[in-house]
Amino acid sequence: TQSTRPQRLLGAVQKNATRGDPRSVVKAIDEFCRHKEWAMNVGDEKGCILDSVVSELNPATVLELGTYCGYSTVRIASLLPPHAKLITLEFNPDYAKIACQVIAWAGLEDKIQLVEGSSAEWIPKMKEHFGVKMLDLVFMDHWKDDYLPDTKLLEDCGLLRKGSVLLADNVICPGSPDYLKYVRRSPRYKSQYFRSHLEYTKAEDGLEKSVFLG
Ligand SMILES: Nc1ncnc2c1ncn2[C@@H]1O[C@H](/C=C/CNC(=O)c2cc([N+](=O)[O-])cc(O)c2O)[C@@H](O)[C@H]1O
Ligand SMILES: [Mg+2]
Repeated sequence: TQSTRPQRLLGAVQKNATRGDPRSVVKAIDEFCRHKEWAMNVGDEKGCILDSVVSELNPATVLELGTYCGYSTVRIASLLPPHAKLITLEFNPDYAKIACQVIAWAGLEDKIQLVEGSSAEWIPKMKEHFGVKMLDLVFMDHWKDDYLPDTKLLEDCGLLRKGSVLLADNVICPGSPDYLKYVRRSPRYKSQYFRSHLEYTKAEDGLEKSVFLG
């Protein structure tokens, strides 16, 4: 039977990356996507912006929406301090299976909790089910139409505190215009655009960093 692109991406990790070395996993995926098959990972260029936001924030609790193959999951988790936790939500079981193996290859199982399910279902359960008090960082990279409703859900569930950071991928391409308008107009956020390019291409894209003001 035919393999899927995520399966071939995992194969490239297992062939070219060193077990237990997250940066080599990130590099292997970027090489695969740049030279073999494009895939919707945040990628190396936007990944550097992601790295700087994570390193500066030094978050204890991170939520990622949309794991896909686990590229940004591994990239973020490799920068977290010892007792920090990253919870990542993925509702496609095939992608979740691949991501689980990519995370294992990177040796980051202890820092990452991969949950198979939808953001709508699991954001309301964050506190009771995972003992999460507040989220320091939310990385949004799931369906672009879900960015705004999920942001409002995070607010309503009391998961954001003064200083919590929302970092959204693809605010230009494919784009999330309603989300962008909301965080840029709302007095409750201080928003900043980091211009970059769509992963592995020359098209414009960027990350929007929005600090919740409480
Ligand atoms: N509510 C939800 N809860 C849990 N998991 C969910 C979810 N909504 C979507 N997902 C998962 O998140 C990923 C979706 C990513 C959409 N990105 C994209 O569509 C995308 C497209 C391009 N592009 O077309 O160039 C470039 C990019 O960087 C992109 O992120 C998939 O793995 C999907 O299963
Ligand atoms: Mg993306």
